[in-house]
Amino acid sequence: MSPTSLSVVSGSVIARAPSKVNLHLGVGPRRDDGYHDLVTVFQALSLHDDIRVARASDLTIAVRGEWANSVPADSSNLAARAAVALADWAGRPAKVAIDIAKTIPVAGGMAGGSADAAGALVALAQLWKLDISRDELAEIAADLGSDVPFALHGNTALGTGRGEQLMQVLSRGEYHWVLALAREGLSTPAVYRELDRLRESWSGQDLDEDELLRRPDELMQALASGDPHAVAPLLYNDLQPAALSLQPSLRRTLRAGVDAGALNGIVSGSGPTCAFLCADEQSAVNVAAELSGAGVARSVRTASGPAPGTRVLGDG
Ligand SMILES: C[C@@](CO)(OP(=O)(O)O)[C@H](O)COP(=O)(O)OP(=O)(O)OC[C@H]1O[C@@H](n2ccc(N)nc2=O)[C@H](O)[C@@H]1O
Ligand SMILES: Nc1ncnc2c1ncn2[C@@H]1O[C@H](COP(=O)(O)OP(=O)(O)O)[C@@H](O)[C@H]1O
Repeated sequence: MSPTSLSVVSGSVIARAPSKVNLHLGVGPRRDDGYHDLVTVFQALSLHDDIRVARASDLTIAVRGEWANSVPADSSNLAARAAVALADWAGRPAKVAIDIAKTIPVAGGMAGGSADAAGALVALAQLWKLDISRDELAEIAADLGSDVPFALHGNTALGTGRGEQLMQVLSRGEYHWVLALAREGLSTPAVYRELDRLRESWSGQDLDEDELLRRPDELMQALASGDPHAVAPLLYNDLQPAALSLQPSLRRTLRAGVDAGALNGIVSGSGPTCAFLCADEQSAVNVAAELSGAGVARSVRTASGPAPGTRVLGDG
């Protein structure tokens, strides 16, 4: 990664990191280490966080924006953990002030914490002028969380393993989304636990792992065609029943989005954000307006994808 002179002038660097939606999320049985193998197709969305880093005498963290009060402003913040991990890699102290402008919903299934970690990694690599490759950054990212490598990568990718092993997916055109943000978040581990519980109660028999972890070829072909009408019926999420079980009101939200004219709606990752794929930008604006009036969400946003991976915006 080559440093630019921008960061040198002011001593601070800003990185922009995208949110994500899982267009397909197949979840295997629980592994012995507590994780689940996944086959997922991520799409990065234009809804983003901006992460600014500047040299300081200590590691400090500040969070601004609508979601600031729901995020820990201490060493447990994923951006702070990313700073410590990168400083360890570089053999230097993590003396840096991190300032997060947060618009990605917290505990919303849109990988906001992962975005902040990716933002801190990219911004600090630039601030400290580190000679670190994207692959090395991705390795540090994977240790911070399963979704962090995708936040670095962006665009559209097939994720396997815990979700950290990525392969670029060919995607044509722009997809227009409406996001219904819920009033209460959902904890990712709790949603995976609920899926395990539901699966035991459903069948009592062994899960067909090959079927659960089948690559979604039809979806990938639809993405290459660039037609949202082809993509919409193929949206799939194994975690959706678990999220609905923990937050039953999401059923109403999903129905309301489709009734408002979306092509299809899905719980984003572990939820509770509901993501609605629309035919075009105008349709997304119309669906968002109608959904806002339906009173089924804390707030409603439009977003487009695929968005680029985490990147430096310039000096601050
Ligand atoms: C569900 C997904 C779908 O993309 O995203 P979100 O909806 O939370 O954003 C991801 O799997 C979340 O990834 P991330 O939030 O990075 O999870 P991690 O920090 O690695 O793990 C948190 C916890 O989630 C569970 N976990 C996570 C990933 C995975 N493949 N299997 C799991 O069982 C484990 O209980 C783990 O302790
Ligand atoms: N920078 C951060 N932004 C958001 N949440 C964070 C951050 N650092 C730590 N967290 C913690 O991680 C949890 C999951 O956050 P988040 O990534 O927003 O959700 P999800 O895993 O559903 O995508 C939050 O409840 C919060 O306590």
